[in-house]
Amino acid sequence: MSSTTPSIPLRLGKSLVIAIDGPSGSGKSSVAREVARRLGLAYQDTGAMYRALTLVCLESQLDLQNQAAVEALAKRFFFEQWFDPGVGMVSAGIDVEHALDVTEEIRLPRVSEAVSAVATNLGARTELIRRQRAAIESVRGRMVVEGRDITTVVAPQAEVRLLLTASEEARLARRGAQLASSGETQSAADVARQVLARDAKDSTVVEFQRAADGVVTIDSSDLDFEQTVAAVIRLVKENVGG
Ligand SMILES: Nc1ncnc2c1ncn2[C@@H]1O[C@H](COP(=O)(O)OP(=O)(O)O)[C@@H](O)[C@H]1O
Ligand SMILES: Nc1ccn([C@H]2C[C@H](O)[C@@H](COP(=O)(O)OP(=O)(O)O)O2)c(=O)n1
Repeated sequence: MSSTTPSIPLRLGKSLVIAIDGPSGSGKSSVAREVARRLGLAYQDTGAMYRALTLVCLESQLDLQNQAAVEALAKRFFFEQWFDPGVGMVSAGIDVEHALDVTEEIRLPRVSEAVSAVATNLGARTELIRRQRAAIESVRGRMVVEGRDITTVVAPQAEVRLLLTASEEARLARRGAQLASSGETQSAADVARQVLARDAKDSTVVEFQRAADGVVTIDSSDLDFEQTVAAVIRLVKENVGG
């Protein structure tokens, strides 16, 4: 079987939302993308939306502590994400005329440093959650969606709900290796400080360290990437058959 062939027969047309939450570096984005690719589903990275809004705020020199201004920008900024898991492109701007490809820029440390200020803005969250739900509807619920509040807030009715965790040590090692391979020169201490501070701040508005009722936990600390993808696909099969 080629790696692009869906590994389970999916009932075409039937909703299959796979909701994945977890802390930074647990493997959400990469695992969710690969699961979507193998199952022939769309993929939504909700963190990219928080990151893109943060980038647009920074580019507009908007004070991130100005809650009302950030919320207002959340309502009108342009954001587009390619749901094909093989593409992973994100475009954003203050409006459609100023939209640019921001796929790489939203991963820069200056955005990672600032994003929690946007993620803890409850007015902005309400608007981004609305857009995320609309995105799920736009593909008739055939999507893998990952973030921090997908299993609990964005799509609590998802057919498959999972919390992907990993030890702090594993998460920091993965994030460090990922940044190094993309040419970033942040020290291990800086990476650790940034990731842990961000998770602590984000935890004040969303619970993503403990699984809610009905949410299955997969701990990937001792699993490699392939084993983690296989564990998620097994869970999907158990939940929806195939
Ligand atoms: N189970 C795993 N074992 C080893 N490395 C992994 C695993 N899952 C993900 N990774 C790698 O760890 C890094 C961080 O993963 P990512 O998907 O960006 O995490 P998150 O979206 O939760 O922050 C990536 O380079 C990814 O390829
Ligand atoms: N559904 C979501 C998704 C992300 N966030 C916040 C939490 C993070 O600090 C930022 C960026 O998320 P992202 O998933 O890109 O972060 P990591 O790749 O896990 O480091 O957005 C959120 O509050 N709710």
